[in-house]
Amino acid sequence: MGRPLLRQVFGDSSDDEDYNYGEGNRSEAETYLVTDHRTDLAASGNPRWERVKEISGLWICRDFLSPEQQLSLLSSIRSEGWFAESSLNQAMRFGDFPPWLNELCYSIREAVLIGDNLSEHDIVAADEHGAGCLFPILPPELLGREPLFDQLIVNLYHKGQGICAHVDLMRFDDGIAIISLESPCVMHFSLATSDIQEAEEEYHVHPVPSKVPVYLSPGSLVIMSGEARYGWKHEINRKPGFQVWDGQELEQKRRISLTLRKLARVE
Ligand SMILES: O=C(O)CCC(=O)C(=O)O
Ligand SMILES: [Fe+2]
Repeated sequence: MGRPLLRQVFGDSSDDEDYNYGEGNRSEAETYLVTDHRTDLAASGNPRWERVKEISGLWICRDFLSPEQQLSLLSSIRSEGWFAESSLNQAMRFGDFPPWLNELCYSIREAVLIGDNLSEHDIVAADEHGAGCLFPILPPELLGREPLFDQLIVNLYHKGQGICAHVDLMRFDDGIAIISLESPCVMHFSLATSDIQEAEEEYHVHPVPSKVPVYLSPGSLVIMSGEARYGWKHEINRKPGFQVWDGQELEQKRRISLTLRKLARVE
């Protein structure tokens, strides 16, 4: 893709040795990233998208940012000084994005436009039933809007901290992006309505799963639209016992996420 462009946008790597947010030296996660040997893998080819099959409108791109790009993004966040005081754990920006953030939004649009989003199953289905049954990562009217996003929330979670189950506020439009950095985690999705029968009818899923776990690796990009955005709550419970993936409890350290949204137009 995309990769050379992303590289241009984020730079190849950072020479900056001082990666603290006001709470000590470079984290283990960052040290891991610097020495990570998967760099070349992540730096080649178009980004690959996975559709979360249980939830319409929920996609994840696990190779959105290479380890170097993650470091570079962490460095941009740090240089904003948002978390300079250890008591601060959330930062918001409306509209006036710094250049690195505009570039990030550009890369998101690009990853959606040129990413590979066809599973074998979807290709077979399209052969049988026509292209109309293919799922878009973002509907064209959302992907084409200007700007794509005009609000950012950066959340900094310390060990054990997460976010309770919620549907994002209606003051935000459809089409939400979440980028994960540092500790991996599991985000759980659960139905927003308690009326299971209604949900089964509306979403044509039977039975509707009570909780759908999605593994968010560092550098991944999640896109939610439609049912995923309005019909499901999302949460991250980082208390002991809740972060289990592949039968293993994930080690929880600091995690940083960037949530990008567009304010809904007031009628
Ligand atoms: O931290 C995350 O990954 C999710 C954040 C979120 O859901 C929100 O800010 O609404
Ligand atoms: Fe949210």
